[in-house]
Amino acid sequence: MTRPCPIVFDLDGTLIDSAPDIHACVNAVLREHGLPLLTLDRVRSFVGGGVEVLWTRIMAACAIDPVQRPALIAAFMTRYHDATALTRLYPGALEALGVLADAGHPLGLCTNKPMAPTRVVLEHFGLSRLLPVVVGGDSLPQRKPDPAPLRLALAQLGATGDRPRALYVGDSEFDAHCAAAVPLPFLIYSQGYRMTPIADLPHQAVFDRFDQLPGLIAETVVA
Ligand SMILES: O=C(O)COP(=O)(O)O
Ligand SMILES: [Mg+2]
Repeated sequence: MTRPCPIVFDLDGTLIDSAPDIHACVNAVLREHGLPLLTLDRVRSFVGGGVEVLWTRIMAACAIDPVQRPALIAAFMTRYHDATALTRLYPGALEALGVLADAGHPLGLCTNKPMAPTRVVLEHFGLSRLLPVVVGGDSLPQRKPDPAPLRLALAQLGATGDRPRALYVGDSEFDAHCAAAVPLPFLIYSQGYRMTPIADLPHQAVFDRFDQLPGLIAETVVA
């Protein structure tokens, strides 16, 4: 029996494939403003740092006048707030969280997605009851890769100190560097939105499917 260990998850590109909804919201706003549209692959490559980073990357890619930024972000947030129609849970993610919760691991979420759309999507996919601690992209002034939001989630799960005994599970550069800054062992989901080769990111272990995660966590916690 593995000793209970707090486990914090990332959301976009880790538990859910939300890029199609983010892409649809982005293109609806670009279309409304008479701007060129972006492909799904391009928008997916811009996800991970939260809404401000997303729009910084879009504005640079489309050479949009900076004066338009506040209006574009406001229009985006109106749509993004409850965008779940095109989003899917990654296969086995819900089941893996259930197995880990049943094994007694305290579970939490640390995402750069703002709290309002985070709450809506967690509720929509039945994840809220499995994730009692949630820190969003607007919970603090800092966002990942700054370690502050992950430290807040850990504190709410009772994992404190210079080297908290806990794990972080995510998909991106933002997550890997955030975990390293805490510092915390990082488990990387290979099917998410990462742009960098896994070998170039600090990590403890890699998994490709969620049915591998409980076993991997048991090994990592014992090790
Ligand atoms: O919304 C984003 O840009 C990133 O969200 P994540 O931190 O859950 O990957
Ligand atoms: Mg992510």
